[in-house]
Amino acid sequence: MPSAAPALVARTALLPRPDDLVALLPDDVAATDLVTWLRDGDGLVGWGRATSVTTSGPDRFAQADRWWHEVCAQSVVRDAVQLPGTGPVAFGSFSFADESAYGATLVVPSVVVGRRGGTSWVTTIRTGATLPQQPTVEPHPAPAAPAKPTLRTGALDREQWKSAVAKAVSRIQGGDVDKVVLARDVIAECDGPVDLRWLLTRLAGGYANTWTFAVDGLVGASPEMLVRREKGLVTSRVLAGTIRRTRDDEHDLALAAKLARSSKDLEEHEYAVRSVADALAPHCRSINVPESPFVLHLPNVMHLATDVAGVLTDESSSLRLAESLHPSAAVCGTPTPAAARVIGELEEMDRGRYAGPVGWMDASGDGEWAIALRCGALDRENPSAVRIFAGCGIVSGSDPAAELAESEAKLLPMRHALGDD
Ligand SMILES: C=C(O[C@@H]1C=C(C(=O)O)C=C[C@H]1O)C(=O)O
Repeated sequence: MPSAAPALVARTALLPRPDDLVALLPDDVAATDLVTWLRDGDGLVGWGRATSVTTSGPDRFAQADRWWHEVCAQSVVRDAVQLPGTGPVAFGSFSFADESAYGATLVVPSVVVGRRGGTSWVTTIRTGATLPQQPTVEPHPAPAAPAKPTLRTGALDREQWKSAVAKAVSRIQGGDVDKVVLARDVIAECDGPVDLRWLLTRLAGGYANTWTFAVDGLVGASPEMLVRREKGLVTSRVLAGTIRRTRDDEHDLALAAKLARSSKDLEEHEYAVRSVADALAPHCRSINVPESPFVLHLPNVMHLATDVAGVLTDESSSLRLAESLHPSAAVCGTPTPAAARVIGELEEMDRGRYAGPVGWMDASGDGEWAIALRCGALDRENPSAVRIFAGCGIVSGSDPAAELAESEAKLLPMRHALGDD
Protein backbone atom coordinates (compact mmCIF):
# COMPACT_ATOMS: atom_id res chain seq x y z
CA MET A 1 0.00 0.00 0.00
CA PRO A 2 1.28 3.50 -0.77
CA SER A 3 2.26 5.84 2.06
CA ALA A 4 -0.39 7.98 3.78
CA ALA A 5 -1.37 11.13 1.90
CA PRO A 6 0.14 14.28 3.48
CA ALA A 7 -1.62 17.65 3.75
CA LEU A 8 -0.16 20.30 1.45
CA VAL A 9 -0.26 24.04 1.25
CA ALA A 10 0.08 25.51 -2.22
CA ARG A 11 0.18 29.05 -3.53
CA THR A 12 -0.03 30.03 -7.21
CA ALA A 13 0.86 33.57 -8.29
CA LEU A 14 1.24 35.29 -11.66
CA LEU A 15 4.76 35.60 -13.01
CA PRO A 16 6.32 37.68 -15.82
CA ARG A 17 6.51 35.49 -18.93
CA PRO A 18 9.76 33.47 -18.93
CA ASP A 19 11.39 33.05 -22.37
CA ASP A 20 12.59 29.53 -21.81
CA LEU A 21 11.11 27.27 -19.16
CA VAL A 22 13.95 24.70 -19.31
CA ALA A 23 16.48 27.43 -18.44
CA LEU A 24 14.68 27.88 -15.11
CA LEU A 25 15.53 24.35 -13.96
CA PRO A 26 18.19 24.61 -11.25
CA ASP A 27 21.55 22.89 -11.83
CA ASP A 28 21.98 21.70 -8.24
CA VAL A 29 18.89 19.47 -7.94
CA ALA A 30 19.03 15.70 -8.56
CA ALA A 31 17.82 14.78 -12.07
CA THR A 32 15.08 12.60 -10.59
CA ASP A 33 13.69 15.70 -8.82
CA LEU A 34 13.34 17.76 -12.00
CA VAL A 35 10.06 17.57 -13.93
CA THR A 36 9.14 18.92 -17.34
CA TRP A 37 6.13 18.96 -19.63
CA LEU A 38 6.65 21.21 -22.65
CA ARG A 39 5.26 21.74 -26.10
CA ASP A 40 5.97 24.67 -28.40
CA GLY A 41 7.51 26.56 -25.47
CA ASP A 42 4.43 26.34 -23.23
CA GLY A 43 3.92 23.88 -20.38
CA LEU A 44 5.24 23.17 -16.92
CA VAL A 45 8.62 22.72 -15.29
CA GLY A 46 9.21 21.93 -11.64
CA TRP A 47 11.84 20.99 -9.12
CA GLY A 48 12.18 19.60 -5.64
CA ARG A 49 9.86 17.07 -4.05
CA ALA A 50 7.13 18.33 -1.70
CA THR A 51 5.86 14.75 -1.59
CA SER A 52 5.68 11.65 -3.76
CA VAL A 53 4.23 8.17 -3.84
CA THR A 54 5.30 4.94 -5.50
CA THR A 55 2.91 2.17 -6.47
CA SER A 56 3.22 -1.05 -8.44
CA GLY A 57 1.25 -3.94 -9.88
CA PRO A 58 -2.11 -3.95 -11.65
CA ASP A 59 -3.53 -1.39 -9.15
CA ARG A 60 -0.73 1.14 -9.63
CA PHE A 61 -3.00 3.68 -11.37
CA ALA A 62 -5.92 3.33 -8.93
CA GLN A 63 -3.65 3.56 -5.88
CA ALA A 64 -1.81 6.62 -7.19
CA ASP A 65 -5.10 8.27 -8.14
CA ARG A 66 -6.60 7.63 -4.70
CA TRP A 67 -3.48 9.01 -3.01
CA TRP A 68 -3.62 12.21 -5.10
CA HIS A 69 -7.32 12.62 -4.39
CA GLU A 70 -6.64 12.37 -0.64
CA VAL A 71 -3.70 14.78 -0.84
CA CYS A 72 -5.85 17.35 -2.66
CA ALA A 73 -8.82 16.87 -0.31
CA GLN A 74 -6.72 17.98 2.64
CA SER A 75 -4.68 20.69 0.91
CA VAL A 76 -4.95 24.41 1.47
CA VAL A 77 -4.68 26.19 -1.89
CA ARG A 78 -4.36 29.87 -2.78
CA ASP A 79 -4.59 30.01 -6.56
CA ALA A 80 -4.65 33.47 -8.10
CA VAL A 81 -4.51 32.14 -11.69
CA GLN A 82 -7.05 29.29 -11.97
CA LEU A 83 -5.94 27.62 -15.20
CA PRO A 84 -5.37 23.92 -15.95
CA GLY A 85 -2.04 23.14 -14.25
CA THR A 86 -2.24 25.86 -11.57
CA GLY A 87 -2.58 24.96 -7.88
CA PRO A 88 -0.93 21.73 -6.72
CA VAL A 89 0.20 19.44 -9.56
CA ALA A 90 1.41 15.83 -9.57
CA PHE A 91 3.70 14.51 -12.30
CA GLY A 92 3.68 10.78 -12.92
CA SER A 93 5.20 7.96 -14.87
CA PHE A 94 3.85 4.41 -14.93
CA SER A 95 5.39 1.12 -16.00
CA PHE A 96 4.16 -0.41 -19.26
CA ALA A 97 3.53 -3.84 -17.72
CA ASP A 98 1.51 -4.68 -14.61
CA GLU A 99 4.23 -7.02 -13.41
CA SER A 100 7.17 -4.65 -14.08
CA ALA A 101 9.80 -4.16 -11.39
CA TYR A 102 9.80 -0.43 -12.22
CA GLY A 103 6.35 0.40 -10.78
CA ALA A 104 5.03 3.94 -10.87
CA THR A 105 5.67 7.30 -9.22
CA LEU A 106 3.65 10.45 -8.68
CA VAL A 107 5.84 13.40 -7.71
CA VAL A 108 4.60 16.73 -6.38
CA PRO A 109 7.46 19.22 -6.88
CA SER A 110 8.05 22.02 -4.39
CA VAL A 111 8.10 24.61 -7.19
CA VAL A 112 6.21 24.50 -10.50
CA VAL A 113 6.48 27.21 -13.16
CA GLY A 114 3.89 27.22 -15.93
CA ARG A 115 3.34 29.10 -19.17
CA ARG A 116 0.18 28.96 -21.24
CA GLY A 117 -0.30 31.44 -24.05
CA GLY A 118 0.13 34.90 -22.53
CA THR A 119 -0.15 33.77 -18.90
CA SER A 120 2.69 32.52 -16.69
CA TRP A 121 2.68 31.52 -13.06
CA VAL A 122 4.64 29.97 -10.23
CA THR A 123 3.22 27.53 -7.71
CA THR A 124 5.01 26.80 -4.46
CA ILE A 125 4.03 23.66 -2.58
CA ARG A 126 4.95 22.47 0.91
CA THR A 127 3.78 19.95 3.43
CA GLY A 128 2.97 21.82 6.65
CA ALA A 129 0.68 24.55 7.79
CA THR A 130 2.01 27.87 6.53
CA LEU A 131 1.79 29.21 3.00
CA PRO A 132 5.23 29.21 1.37
CA GLN A 133 6.89 32.38 0.14
CA GLN A 134 7.24 32.81 -3.62
CA PRO A 135 10.74 31.62 -4.64
CA THR A 136 13.03 33.52 -6.98
CA VAL A 137 12.56 32.22 -10.50
CA GLU A 138 15.44 33.02 -12.80
CA PRO A 139 17.34 31.40 -15.65
CA HIS A 140 20.45 29.37 -14.80
CA PRO A 141 23.60 29.17 -16.94
CA ALA A 142 23.18 26.92 -19.99
CA PRO A 143 24.43 23.35 -19.47
CA ALA A 144 27.63 22.26 -21.23
CA ALA A 145 27.46 19.94 -24.24
CA PRO A 146 28.32 16.33 -23.45
CA ALA A 147 30.85 14.23 -25.40
CA LYS A 148 29.54 11.64 -27.88
CA PRO A 149 28.15 8.64 -25.95
CA THR A 150 29.09 5.00 -26.52
CA LEU A 151 26.17 2.77 -27.48
CA ARG A 152 25.88 -0.73 -26.05
CA THR A 153 23.50 -3.52 -26.96
CA GLY A 154 20.52 -3.83 -24.63
CA ALA A 155 18.47 -7.03 -24.23
CA LEU A 156 18.78 -8.12 -27.87
CA ASP A 157 21.28 -7.20 -30.55
CA ARG A 158 20.09 -6.15 -34.02
CA GLU A 159 20.11 -9.69 -35.48
CA GLN A 160 18.33 -11.14 -32.47
CA TRP A 161 15.71 -8.41 -32.63
CA LYS A 162 15.12 -8.99 -36.35
CA SER A 163 14.55 -12.66 -35.64
CA ALA A 164 12.10 -11.70 -32.87
CA VAL A 165 10.24 -9.63 -35.49
CA ALA A 166 10.24 -12.61 -37.88
CA LYS A 167 8.81 -14.79 -35.11
CA ALA A 168 6.11 -12.17 -34.41
CA VAL A 169 5.18 -12.18 -38.11
CA SER A 170 4.75 -15.97 -38.06
CA ARG A 171 2.65 -15.75 -34.90
CA ILE A 172 0.44 -13.20 -36.69
CA GLN A 173 0.25 -15.33 -39.83
CA GLY A 174 -0.57 -18.33 -37.63
CA GLY A 175 -3.57 -16.41 -36.27
CA ASP A 176 -2.40 -16.01 -32.61
CA VAL A 177 -2.60 -12.23 -32.78
CA ASP A 178 -3.42 -9.47 -35.35
CA LYS A 179 -0.75 -6.90 -34.45
CA VAL A 180 2.06 -6.83 -31.93
CA VAL A 181 4.42 -3.98 -31.04
CA LEU A 182 7.98 -5.14 -30.46
CA ALA A 183 10.50 -2.85 -28.80
CA ARG A 184 14.25 -2.90 -28.21
CA ASP A 185 16.58 -1.06 -25.87
CA VAL A 186 20.07 0.39 -26.32
CA ILE A 187 22.32 1.63 -23.52
CA ALA A 188 23.96 5.01 -24.08
CA GLU A 189 27.03 5.43 -21.91
CA CYS A 190 28.26 9.05 -21.54
CA ASP A 191 31.68 10.11 -20.33
CA GLY A 192 30.23 11.80 -17.23
CA PRO A 193 26.91 12.19 -15.41
CA VAL A 194 24.06 12.80 -17.85
CA ASP A 195 22.84 16.40 -17.66
CA LEU A 196 19.05 16.25 -17.81
CA ARG A 197 18.85 20.00 -18.53
CA TRP A 198 20.98 19.50 -21.63
CA LEU A 199 18.79 16.65 -22.85
CA LEU A 200 15.64 18.70 -22.32
CA THR A 201 17.06 21.73 -24.11
CA ARG A 202 17.93 19.58 -27.12
CA LEU A 203 14.64 17.69 -27.18
CA ALA A 204 12.45 20.77 -26.72
CA GLY A 205 14.48 22.68 -29.33
CA GLY A 206 14.59 19.90 -31.92
CA TYR A 207 11.12 18.39 -31.48
CA ALA A 208 8.95 21.41 -30.57
CA ASN A 209 5.68 19.82 -31.73
CA THR A 210 6.08 16.81 -29.41
CA TRP A 211 5.58 16.71 -25.65
CA THR A 212 9.02 16.98 -24.06
CA PHE A 213 8.84 15.32 -20.67
CA ALA A 214 10.96 14.47 -17.66
CA VAL A 215 9.48 12.69 -14.68
CA ASP A 216 11.39 10.71 -12.06
CA GLY A 217 14.39 10.16 -14.34
CA LEU A 218 12.41 9.26 -17.49
CA VAL A 219 13.06 11.77 -20.27
CA GLY A 220 11.91 12.04 -23.86
CA ALA A 221 9.92 13.82 -26.57
CA SER A 222 6.70 11.94 -27.24
CA PRO A 223 4.53 12.68 -30.27
CA GLU A 224 1.64 10.62 -28.88
CA MET A 225 -0.96 12.05 -26.47
CA LEU A 226 -2.66 9.13 -24.76
CA VAL A 227 -5.26 11.38 -23.13
CA ARG A 228 -5.89 14.97 -22.23
CA ARG A 229 -8.78 15.92 -19.94
CA GLU A 230 -9.60 19.60 -19.79
CA LYS A 231 -12.87 21.03 -18.49
CA GLY A 232 -14.97 18.02 -19.51
CA LEU A 233 -13.37 17.52 -22.94
CA VAL A 234 -11.30 14.39 -23.53
CA THR A 235 -8.87 14.13 -26.44
CA SER A 236 -6.37 11.54 -27.59
CA ARG A 237 -3.85 11.55 -30.44
CA VAL A 238 -3.35 8.09 -31.89
CA LEU A 239 -0.25 7.32 -33.94
CA ALA A 240 0.52 4.12 -35.79
CA GLY A 241 2.01 3.67 -39.23
CA THR A 242 5.45 5.17 -39.67
CA ILE A 243 7.82 6.13 -42.43
CA ARG A 244 11.40 7.36 -41.99
CA ARG A 245 12.24 10.83 -43.27
CA THR A 246 14.99 11.46 -45.73
CA ARG A 247 16.84 14.76 -45.86
CA ASP A 248 14.96 15.72 -49.03
CA ASP A 249 11.67 17.59 -48.37
CA GLU A 250 10.22 16.90 -51.81
CA HIS A 251 10.93 13.20 -51.53
CA ASP A 252 9.42 13.24 -48.02
CA LEU A 253 6.19 14.70 -49.38
CA ALA A 254 5.97 11.84 -51.86
CA LEU A 255 6.64 9.40 -49.01
CA ALA A 256 3.91 11.06 -46.90
CA ALA A 257 1.43 10.54 -49.74
CA LYS A 258 2.54 6.91 -49.99
CA LEU A 259 2.10 6.45 -46.22
CA ALA A 260 -1.43 7.86 -46.39
CA ARG A 261 -2.29 5.17 -49.01
CA SER A 262 -0.32 2.23 -47.60
CA SER A 263 -2.73 -0.58 -46.75
CA LYS A 264 -0.25 -2.13 -44.25
CA ASP A 265 0.05 1.17 -42.36
CA LEU A 266 -3.66 2.01 -42.62
CA GLU A 267 -4.50 -1.42 -41.20
CA GLU A 268 -2.03 -0.97 -38.34
CA HIS A 269 -3.45 2.49 -37.70
CA GLU A 270 -7.04 1.32 -37.70
CA TYR A 271 -6.29 -1.19 -34.90
CA ALA A 272 -4.84 1.59 -32.76
CA VAL A 273 -7.71 4.04 -33.36
CA ARG A 274 -10.31 1.37 -32.60
CA SER A 275 -8.60 0.43 -29.33
CA VAL A 276 -8.65 4.08 -28.18
CA ALA A 277 -12.27 4.77 -29.23
CA ASP A 278 -13.44 1.53 -27.55
CA ALA A 279 -11.61 2.36 -24.31
CA LEU A 280 -13.07 5.89 -24.19
CA ALA A 281 -16.63 4.76 -24.97
CA PRO A 282 -17.61 3.88 -21.34
CA HIS A 283 -16.45 7.33 -20.13
CA CYS A 284 -17.53 9.64 -22.94
CA ARG A 285 -20.40 10.62 -25.20
CA SER A 286 -20.28 12.24 -28.64
CA ILE A 287 -16.99 10.55 -29.50
CA ASN A 288 -15.58 11.96 -32.69
CA VAL A 289 -13.33 9.70 -34.78
CA PRO A 290 -12.23 11.30 -38.06
CA GLU A 291 -12.71 9.02 -41.05
CA SER A 292 -9.13 9.06 -42.20
CA PRO A 293 -5.81 9.86 -40.55
CA PHE A 294 -3.51 12.82 -41.30
CA VAL A 295 0.26 12.61 -41.69
CA LEU A 296 2.18 14.03 -38.72
CA HIS A 297 5.61 15.33 -39.75
CA LEU A 298 8.41 15.03 -37.20
CA PRO A 299 12.09 15.74 -37.91
CA ASN A 300 13.01 12.01 -37.90
CA VAL A 301 9.83 10.18 -38.98
CA MET A 302 6.29 10.72 -40.25
CA HIS A 303 3.30 9.01 -38.68
CA LEU A 304 -0.31 8.38 -39.57
CA ALA A 305 -2.21 10.29 -36.86
CA THR A 306 -5.82 10.55 -35.72
CA ASP A 307 -7.17 12.92 -33.05
CA VAL A 308 -10.09 11.34 -31.19
CA ALA A 309 -12.29 13.56 -28.97
CA GLY A 310 -15.25 13.05 -26.64
CA VAL A 311 -17.24 14.65 -23.84
CA LEU A 312 -16.60 13.14 -20.41
CA THR A 313 -19.70 11.61 -18.80
CA ASP A 314 -18.23 10.40 -15.50
CA GLU A 315 -15.84 11.56 -12.80
CA SER A 316 -12.75 9.72 -14.08
CA SER A 317 -9.57 11.72 -13.55
CA SER A 318 -7.18 12.10 -16.45
CA LEU A 319 -5.03 9.40 -14.79
CA ARG A 320 -7.91 6.92 -14.59
CA LEU A 321 -8.67 7.66 -18.26
CA ALA A 322 -5.02 6.97 -19.08
CA GLU A 323 -5.37 3.67 -17.23
CA SER A 324 -8.42 2.71 -19.34
CA LEU A 325 -6.54 3.51 -22.54
CA HIS A 326 -3.33 1.74 -21.56
CA PRO A 327 -1.91 -0.23 -23.28
CA SER A 328 -3.31 0.93 -26.61
CA ALA A 329 -2.71 -1.06 -29.78
CA ALA A 330 -0.10 1.58 -30.72
CA VAL A 331 2.31 0.20 -28.11
CA CYS A 332 1.01 -3.30 -27.37
CA GLY A 333 -1.02 -4.74 -30.24
CA THR A 334 -4.36 -6.46 -30.80
CA PRO A 335 -6.00 -8.32 -29.19
CA THR A 336 -4.32 -6.80 -26.11
CA PRO A 337 -3.85 -9.90 -23.88
CA ALA A 338 -2.47 -12.05 -26.72
CA ALA A 339 -0.19 -9.23 -27.91
CA ALA A 340 1.09 -8.65 -24.35
CA ARG A 341 1.90 -12.38 -24.11
CA VAL A 342 3.86 -12.31 -27.38
CA ILE A 343 5.77 -9.22 -26.17
CA GLY A 344 6.64 -11.06 -22.94
CA GLU A 345 7.90 -14.05 -24.91
CA LEU A 346 9.85 -12.26 -27.66
CA GLU A 347 11.30 -8.99 -26.30
CA GLU A 348 13.28 -10.55 -23.45
CA MET A 349 13.23 -7.35 -21.39
CA ASP A 350 11.23 -5.40 -18.83
CA ARG A 351 10.17 -2.24 -20.69
CA GLY A 352 10.19 -0.35 -17.42
CA ARG A 353 8.32 2.91 -17.90
CA TYR A 354 8.91 3.10 -21.64
CA ALA A 355 5.55 2.93 -23.48
CA GLY A 356 3.68 3.61 -20.23
CA PRO A 357 1.71 6.77 -19.45
CA VAL A 358 3.75 9.84 -18.46
CA GLY A 359 2.27 13.23 -17.63
CA TRP A 360 0.66 15.45 -15.03
CA MET A 361 -2.61 16.06 -13.25
CA ASP A 362 -3.95 18.98 -11.22
CA ALA A 363 -6.28 18.96 -8.21
CA SER A 364 -9.40 18.90 -10.43
CA GLY A 365 -8.19 15.70 -12.14
CA ASP A 366 -7.57 17.55 -15.41
CA GLY A 367 -4.23 16.77 -16.96
CA GLU A 368 -2.29 15.33 -19.89
CA TRP A 369 -0.76 11.87 -20.21
CA ALA A 370 1.44 11.03 -23.17
CA ILE A 371 2.75 7.60 -24.06
CA ALA A 372 6.41 7.56 -22.98
CA LEU A 373 8.04 7.13 -26.43
CA ARG A 374 11.27 8.47 -27.99
CA CYS A 375 12.63 8.41 -24.47
CA GLY A 376 15.26 7.06 -22.14
CA ALA A 377 15.48 6.12 -18.49
CA LEU A 378 18.39 7.46 -16.46
CA ASP A 379 20.21 4.61 -14.78
CA ARG A 380 19.83 4.98 -11.00
CA GLU A 381 23.05 3.06 -10.30
CA ASN A 382 25.17 4.62 -13.02
CA PRO A 383 24.60 8.39 -13.50
CA SER A 384 26.46 8.29 -16.83
CA ALA A 385 24.10 5.82 -18.50
CA VAL A 386 20.68 6.12 -20.14
CA ARG A 387 18.61 3.20 -21.41
CA ILE A 388 16.87 4.31 -24.61
CA PHE A 389 14.00 2.54 -26.32
CA ALA A 390 12.15 2.22 -29.61
CA GLY A 391 9.44 -0.09 -30.87
CA CYS A 392 7.50 -0.87 -34.02
CA GLY A 393 4.04 -2.18 -34.79
CA ILE A 394 4.33 -5.58 -36.46
CA VAL A 395 1.54 -6.81 -38.76
CA SER A 396 1.42 -9.73 -41.17
CA GLY A 397 3.17 -7.78 -43.96
CA SER A 398 6.09 -6.53 -41.81
CA ASP A 399 9.68 -6.99 -42.96
CA PRO A 400 12.27 -7.42 -40.13
CA ALA A 401 14.98 -5.31 -41.82
CA ALA A 402 12.55 -2.44 -42.46
CA GLU A 403 11.31 -2.60 -38.88
CA LEU A 404 14.90 -2.48 -37.59
CA ALA A 405 15.51 0.64 -39.71
CA GLU A 406 12.30 2.18 -38.35
CA SER A 407 13.41 1.48 -34.78
CA GLU A 408 16.76 3.17 -35.51
CA ALA A 409 14.91 6.27 -36.74
CA LYS A 410 12.85 6.30 -33.56
CA LEU A 411 16.03 6.18 -31.44
CA LEU A 412 17.39 9.32 -33.12
CA PRO A 413 15.77 12.01 -30.93
CA MET A 414 17.41 10.58 -27.81
CA ARG A 415 20.69 9.80 -29.55
CA HIS A 416 20.93 13.36 -30.88
CA ALA A 417 19.96 14.83 -27.50
CA LEU A 418 22.73 12.78 -25.91
CA GLY A 419 25.29 14.31 -28.27
CA ASP A 420 25.47 11.48 -30.83
CA ASP A 421 25.14 13.58 -34.01
C1 LIG B 1 6.43 2.08 -30.18
C2 LIG B 1 6.80 3.25 -30.67
O1 LIG B 1 6.02 4.01 -31.49
C3 LIG B 1 4.68 3.62 -31.75
C4 LIG B 1 4.60 2.78 -32.95
C5 LIG B 1 4.37 3.33 -34.19
C6 LIG B 1 4.40 2.45 -35.43
O2 LIG B 1 4.68 1.26 -35.31
O3 LIG B 1 4.18 2.94 -36.54
C7 LIG B 1 4.10 4.69 -34.33
C8 LIG B 1 3.99 5.48 -33.24
C9 LIG B 1 3.90 4.91 -31.89
O4 LIG B 1 2.57 4.64 -31.58
C10 LIG B 1 8.11 3.88 -30.33
O5 LIG B 1 8.36 5.00 -30.75
O6 LIG B 1 8.89 3.26 -29.59
